[in-house]
Amino acid sequence: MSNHQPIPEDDAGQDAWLETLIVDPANSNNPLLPALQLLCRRDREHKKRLNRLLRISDGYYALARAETDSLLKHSNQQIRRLEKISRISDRYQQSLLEWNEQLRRAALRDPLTGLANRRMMIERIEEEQERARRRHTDFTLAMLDVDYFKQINDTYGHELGDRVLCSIADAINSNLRNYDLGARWGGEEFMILLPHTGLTEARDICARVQKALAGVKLAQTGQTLNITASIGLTPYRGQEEYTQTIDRADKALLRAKREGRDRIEVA
Ligand SMILES: Nc1nc2c(ncn2[C@@H]2O[C@H](COP(=O)(O)OP(=O)(O)OP(=O)(O)O)[C@@H](O)[C@H]2O)c(=O)[nH]1
Repeated sequence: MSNHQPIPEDDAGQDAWLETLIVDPANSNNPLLPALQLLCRRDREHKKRLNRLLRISDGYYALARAETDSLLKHSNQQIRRLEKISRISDRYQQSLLEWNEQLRRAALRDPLTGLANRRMMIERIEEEQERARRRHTDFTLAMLDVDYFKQINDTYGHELGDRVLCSIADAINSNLRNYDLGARWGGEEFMILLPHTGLTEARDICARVQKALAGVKLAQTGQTLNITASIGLTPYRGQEEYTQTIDRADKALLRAKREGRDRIEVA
């Protein structure tokens, strides 16, 4: 074959060069011409097949990429949604805890005076009884009833009577030690639990409370009401049931009333 040009380096140039060789009349009788034509045809078909494969593989790649992107987007959305749900659930649980705590406190407090109520007092007495039985500690109960409270209601009205009851509760509470407990037992009757306390000390504490009550004033006018209270005092004894201790305190209180009020009776 005759073509004295240098062979081009790029694909397109080489194709054009081969085409020139094939169509060149000078090569028409060259015995290698059909072989060259055959090789060129095969080469074109191979290139076509290769291009098609490349296009298909590009398509797959783009599809896989799109799917990965969409999965990633979806999973990010899910994560954000879960984070939001978990934040809401944390807040909800916190509210539930707070509501529970408020309910628990409300169930154990007297709504008028804010003092412990009878239920809370009984729970604490039961605990003290347990301690007394296991560790041989002592505790004392005082039952306190305001004297002639009906007169306060009759004189100032029930609403002011309520406020006086609150002041009485404050006076009791502020004269107890941290580990004592004062509770509204009902009406104008209060119970005081004095853990680790013998009779002499308990009597002193009760006398202090009586003194504080004498100073309770009517909030509106500042007038001192000279409130007095009768108190029944009794220690927990040995292995007895706490209800027996309460009964004894109650009986001592009745005696204090009978004996003229404004006094402490010990059983
Ligand atoms: N304002 C008010 N009064 C109450 C409350 N609970 C009980 N009382 C009143 O307390 C008074 C108790 O009267 P009594 O049982 O006769 O006793 P008292 O007048 O205190 O006389 P003695 O206990 O015998 O010294 C009644 O008038 C009740 O209405 C309350 O929650 N608020």
